[in-house]
Amino acid sequence: MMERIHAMVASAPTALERRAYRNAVDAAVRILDRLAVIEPDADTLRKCERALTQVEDALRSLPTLPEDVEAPAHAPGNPRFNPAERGLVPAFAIDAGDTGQLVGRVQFSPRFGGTASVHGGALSLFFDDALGMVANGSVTGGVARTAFLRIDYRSLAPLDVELHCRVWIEAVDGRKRFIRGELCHGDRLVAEAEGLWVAPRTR
Ligand SMILES: CCCCCCCC(=O)SCCNC(=O)CCNC(=O)[C@H](O)C(C)(C)COP(=O)(O)OP(=O)(O)OC[C@H]1O[C@@H](n2cnc3c(N)ncnc32)[C@H](O)[C@@H]1OP(=O)(O)O
Repeated sequence: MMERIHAMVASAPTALERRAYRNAVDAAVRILDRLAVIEPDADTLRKCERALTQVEDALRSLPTLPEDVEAPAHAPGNPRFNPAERGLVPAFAIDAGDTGQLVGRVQFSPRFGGTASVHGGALSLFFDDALGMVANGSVTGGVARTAFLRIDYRSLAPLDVELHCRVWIEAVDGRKRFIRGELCHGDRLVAEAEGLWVAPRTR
């Protein structure tokens, strides 16, 4: 196990490579964001597909990460374990987050939308990531997995608007970490989340 972690850390990307990786992912998600809002004709879309297929072919020729990497989740330098850097969740600006609480801002771009508002599943994805950060943070210590996640959607979440998020530890009971969170648009509550993260047995 330790050998595998060392191997992963040794091959972790440099800051420059990580920035380049992030820029490439950002370019890809900007395409998805444009495709979510435009009304192109079929000919334009076919040209678009051809150009994107060339990029895809170039990426397919590159080596992939080993399948059995068991490095800690969100390991620094490993973009594979950082959902925001992979474009899976929107980038999340953390304003405070070192004492078992997390306060931050997030903006959902058009690809996360249904019609004019954020898709419920995208909100759930976001909460799993944000609550997971606190559940796996320095206060609780160590890795824990989501056992359940409940979302209450209180009002429509607008797209392309900054939303404010707060996440906190509700209780810790042995291996169980109960985490709660809320997302607001200004003073208006958009959604609330509660979840349980369970740390693995030590023996
Ligand atoms: C790698 C880390 C990633 C960082 C954060 C990202 C989190 C993720 O998204 S992980 C992906 C989504 N989650 C998963 O895939 C998890 C799949 N499930 C599992 O692996 C297991 O069911 C797991 C780990 C949650 C619990 O399994 P296990 O350790 O065997 O728990 P178990 O011994 O049965 O139960 C422990 C306690 O939790 C409680 N519990 C477990 N699951 C639940 C649940 N769904 N609801 C309520 N209570 C539960 C049990 O009742 C028990 O309570 P008590 O100790 O009071 O009797």
